[in-house]
Amino acid sequence: MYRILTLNNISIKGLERLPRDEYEIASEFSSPDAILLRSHKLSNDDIASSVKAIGRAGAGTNNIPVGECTQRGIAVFNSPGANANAVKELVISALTLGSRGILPGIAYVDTLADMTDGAAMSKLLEKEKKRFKGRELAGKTLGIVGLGAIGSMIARAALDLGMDVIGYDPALSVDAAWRLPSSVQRMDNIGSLFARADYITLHLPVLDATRGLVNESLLKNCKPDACLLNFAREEIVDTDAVVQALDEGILRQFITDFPSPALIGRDDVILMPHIGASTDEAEENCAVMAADQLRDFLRNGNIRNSVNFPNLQLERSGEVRLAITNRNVPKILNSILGILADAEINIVDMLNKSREDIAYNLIDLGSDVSDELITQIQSLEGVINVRVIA
Ligand SMILES: NC(=O)c1ccc[n+]([C@@H]2O[C@H](COP(=O)([O-])OP(=O)(O)OC[C@H]3O[C@@H](n4cnc5c(N)ncnc54)[C@H](O)[C@@H]3O)[C@@H](O)[C@H]2O)c1
Ligand SMILES: O=C(O)CC[C@@H](O)C(=O)O
Repeated sequence: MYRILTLNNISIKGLERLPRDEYEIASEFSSPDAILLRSHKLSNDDIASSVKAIGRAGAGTNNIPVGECTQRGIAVFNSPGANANAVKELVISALTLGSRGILPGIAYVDTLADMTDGAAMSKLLEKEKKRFKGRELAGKTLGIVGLGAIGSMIARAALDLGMDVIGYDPALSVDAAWRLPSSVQRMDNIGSLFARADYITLHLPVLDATRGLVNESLLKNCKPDACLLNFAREEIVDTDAVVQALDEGILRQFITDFPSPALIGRDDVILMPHIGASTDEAEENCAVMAADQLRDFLRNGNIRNSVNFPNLQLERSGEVRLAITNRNVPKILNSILGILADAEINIVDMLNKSREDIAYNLIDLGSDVSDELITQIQSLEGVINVRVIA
């Protein structure tokens, strides 16, 4: 029986992928095998020594101490693309909110609750509506920073709205490049994107290299009247610099899914409570993907969509499978294979892959192994953990 600790509300559709005869699921456990979470902020000390894997039902993994997990041999998974459509739809709404007098117009109509004369109300509205005039998105330039799952979907939708789309992504994967419409113009640097765009939208992860990326010197490049959207992460934007840019009229508007006290109550800011992925569909997609990945890892040792382990899958064969994580240094695999050979255990199939500091091995054996042999492998210098999967 595997024990799964949930640290946020996880969609029932996802939890149903973990059958109760094999998985015990609870929001409190002293020694779970795996953790399933959304935005819960996890510290290294919160992760019990029994934990083998963490599944993030969502894209961003900045709430998980990924580096420490890697050192401890804990595989961290996310759900790439599973909530991208939800974010895309909200960003398109935000672009419209940022270009038309929708929110002030609605707020104004709400002030007329005491009027009883319909004809007088219509007359007043026709007179006042000029205060809520906006501009159209068609023909304007949208700059997208980060052209992954979300960025590429937004690019397509914005092109359909008649916008010109430019993008910046220094780490674009080959798959993401294939997904990108050919009419998106790729910029060589982020400064050029800020200088050309009427609307700038951020869809990149928060990393050491991207924390505070949108700062005073970058914002100085903006076209007058530009509108900045942040549906990625709060830490990517220097809030003080944004407030200054708004105060100085460098930015016309800031729309974000990550409110902070300095932004509340401003007419030139639209704040949303981190609802980019808050749809039934996105929550289900993320939970199902995260649960399926955890299940395949716990049952078979296979790795799909890990952010710190090499991705690898191997069809099951043989009697038992060993899943071994080790430091990515020479000769460890030779030593493991030597121990198995000395014990005259036949290897039916195996796969080995490394990623940065660690390597991961799946080894299917023709016969069962003794606890002593596992202890022997576990005590090899550089071996982080060994799992025997029946
Ligand atoms: N508001 C929300 O609820 C919500 C929902 C989903 C995702 N997000 C955030 O959006 C981010 C992007 O999500 P995604 O699903 O598109 O992820 P993704 O991994 O598919 O795409 C991210 C892209 O950013 C690029 N990138 C990395 N560093 C960059 C840099 N310095 N400049 C420009 N681009 C860079 C990557 O190469 C990649 O193509 C997530 O990491 C998460 O933080 C927020
Ligand atoms: O789980 C959520 O509601 C938000 C998830 C989102 O921020 C993500 O990074 O995928």
